[in-house]
Amino acid sequence: ESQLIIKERQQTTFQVEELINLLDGGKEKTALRRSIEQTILSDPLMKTDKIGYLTREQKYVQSVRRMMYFFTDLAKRNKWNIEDPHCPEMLFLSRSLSSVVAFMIHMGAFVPSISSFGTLEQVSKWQPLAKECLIIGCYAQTELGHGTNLRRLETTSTFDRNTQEFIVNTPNLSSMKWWPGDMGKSANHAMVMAQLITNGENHGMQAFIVPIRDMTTHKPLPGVEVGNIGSIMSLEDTDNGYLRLNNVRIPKENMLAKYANVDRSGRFQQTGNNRLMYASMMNLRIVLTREQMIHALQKACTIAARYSCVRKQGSLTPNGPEIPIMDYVTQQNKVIPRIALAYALDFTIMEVRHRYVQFLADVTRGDLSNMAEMHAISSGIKANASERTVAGVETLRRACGGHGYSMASGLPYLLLSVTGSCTYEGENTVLYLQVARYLIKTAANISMGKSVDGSSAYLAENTEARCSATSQEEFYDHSLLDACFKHRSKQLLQSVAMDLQGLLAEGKQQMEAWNLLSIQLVNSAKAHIERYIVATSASFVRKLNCSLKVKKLLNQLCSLVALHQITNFPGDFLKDGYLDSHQLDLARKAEVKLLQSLRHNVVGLVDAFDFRDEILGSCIGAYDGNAYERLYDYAKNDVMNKNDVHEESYQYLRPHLHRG
Ligand SMILES: CC(C)(COP(=O)(O)OP(=O)(O)OC[C@H]1O[C@@H](n2cnc3c(N)ncnc32)[C@H](O)[C@@H]1OP(=O)(O)O)[C@@H](O)C(=O)NCCC(=O)NCCSC(=O)CCCC(=O)O
Ligand SMILES: Cc1cc2nc3c(=O)[nH]c(=O)nc-3n(C[C@H](O)[C@H](O)[C@H](O)COP(=O)(O)OP(=O)(O)OC[C@H]3O[C@@H](n4cnc5c(N)ncnc54)[C@H](O)[C@@H]3O)c2cc1C
Repeated sequence: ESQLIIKERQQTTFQVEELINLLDGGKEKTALRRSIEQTILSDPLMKTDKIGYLTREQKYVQSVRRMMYFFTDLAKRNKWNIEDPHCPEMLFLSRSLSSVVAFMIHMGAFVPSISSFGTLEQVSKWQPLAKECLIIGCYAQTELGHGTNLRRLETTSTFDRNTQEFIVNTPNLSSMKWWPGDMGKSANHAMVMAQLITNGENHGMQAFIVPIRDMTTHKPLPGVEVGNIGSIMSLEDTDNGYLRLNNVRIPKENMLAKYANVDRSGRFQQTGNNRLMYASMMNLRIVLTREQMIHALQKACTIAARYSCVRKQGSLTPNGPEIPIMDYVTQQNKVIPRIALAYALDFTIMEVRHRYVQFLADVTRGDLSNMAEMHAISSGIKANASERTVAGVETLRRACGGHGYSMASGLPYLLLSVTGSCTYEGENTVLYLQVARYLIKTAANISMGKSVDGSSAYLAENTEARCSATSQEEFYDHSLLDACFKHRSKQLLQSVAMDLQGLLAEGKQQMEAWNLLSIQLVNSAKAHIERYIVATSASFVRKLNCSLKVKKLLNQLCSLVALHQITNFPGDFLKDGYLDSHQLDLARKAEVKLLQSLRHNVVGLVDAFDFRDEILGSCIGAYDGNAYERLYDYAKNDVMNKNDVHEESYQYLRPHLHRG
């Protein structure tokens, strides 16, 4: 173990294990997680080859082999409850698997959407088959021509009264399903989202289970053309596919009919709120925020923080001893705010998940009153967490200098895989505009004197016109920081709501006016969600039952998240004079002081994320800090070095060389 990292750990002022337990949700949960990780990582059939050494095809094959074994054997033998996406086992699983893997869409989207859209009878028919992996499914919503605008999906499902079947068809090139994970080569069933047509009338998007491959030969069924879409930026463990359906007939029972059905005569009946067809996406947005975004940020923080403590370069005195790069304040400013953000997002998503589980219970009772707010929060958190994670991982990668550019650091892999999260499960701008839609409606309600509650209640509160801070210390106070974020959000919303009214009064159409103001609308949505993160993470910490030391530390992290945002994007806080330039200077000084006070706990804070070395997959971020030994080992084992003289040199170099 590197002496430098030992020294860092000696400086830690709190019990790392306490924080680990807190992040897992209790001591028993930590034990459960570690035992899952141990079982998975010690099983030879779950082993993966080193990232960077496999071809695209090898990655897919390895992933299918591992995950089929995992679902049909390992998880069962260990009696892990992997049925519910919010159960502890499922929450810990993605960490242990360490990359996005095959059958995540099968388990994470196909299986849950059966219960989201299916009647009890349909759920009892399809879910056991899918959970046991007796059938493999995908979630086929996006088409070549449309991903965002679901109203304009072109795949049709037309009811044939004579045969009591649906005819599912992708009538043209742009209607082909395009992108769904697990679809290209693995899935034998697809959850196809299509326009329902009965008796010549279009009733909008509904879900249909369409068998696409023969259950014995695995060959595409008649009328089905299916394949892989080709190389993508990363995430090559899965087979994102295309699917063309040429008037494929499926039984009437394959339309999932929880909220709408078609009777034998073809009469359409809506039995539930049609927004619920969209609502299933909330679940995946919340699950992915934690599993793909926050975990990626935590891993990148772990790598960059440990490496920054063992990498020495330069000195703070002329000819003095070299210092770890973590002692530079600019380095602290790259690493520590990202650690703080990783904590704040984790606390926030725990709260969001808790609210979502309550929301589901409400829905079961027929109460949809929280749907609009839940949709705004889940969309906004997904957009904000993915955007800040991608930016954060890239900052951390650059913070590791040259070695951050090597695949050996693990950082390029994290960056490439997480960048997709800004697009899938709802493109971020589009999601922010959904948040803005909710905010504009809220502003209208407030102006009509209606009461608003939940995450937007503050929009109806009176706030001070100016921030009261006169000292640096006040900028650590959560309620003062929250007031800054509330004010910014309120002010941005009021301003865009007024501009919208102005354009409408001038005679502009609603959609045109909306488009003209959409940059402001996105900014307003961001401000609302960033305030939600600042407020939710601070209140989460306030309620925690933990040691004073840990509470103090977490409070500091929450302050840092807010301060870093103010000092880096001060415009909207200064715009109407809420903060003045003197206060901004105080905030900047407060931030530097906070960075320095958190400096000696940096390694402790990332150790508390508790990622085992096998899961981190980084030569420079391993627990023992032996970065250079590992980098050398990585280079020695590179495939290009298997022979001292590369074959190509005989062919292309030697004929030209001067041979003395
Ligand atoms: C953008 C919209 C919302 C547009 O639809 P629209 O009907 O034109 O929109 P609108 O008129 O503005 O609003 C309609 C209304 O529907 C509501 N709504 C919209 N979405 C939801 C929701 N999720 N839950 C609950 N309610 C929702 C909105 O709030 C609107 O309500 P309102 O009219 O205001 O009362 C929607 O179609 C959409 O969500 N598009 C994004 C598509 C998407 O997320 N696809 C994901 C595919 S699966 C995937 O990517 C998996 C990857 C995973 C992996 O690889 O790991
Ligand atoms: C790795 C990966 C996995 C995926 N897995 C699946 C899957 O399993 N199943 C599935 O069905 N799909 C899947 N998708 C598809 C994904 O959900 C869509 O790509 C995503 O929803 C974005 O839609 P789009 O591609 O139509 O983007 P577009 O909507 O075409 O976005 C392009 C640009 O247009 C802008 N734009 C579009 N509409 C508006 C608007 N109304 N207002 C303002 N700007 C707008 C966007 O902001 C963006 O800048 C996956 C995609 C990826 C990358």
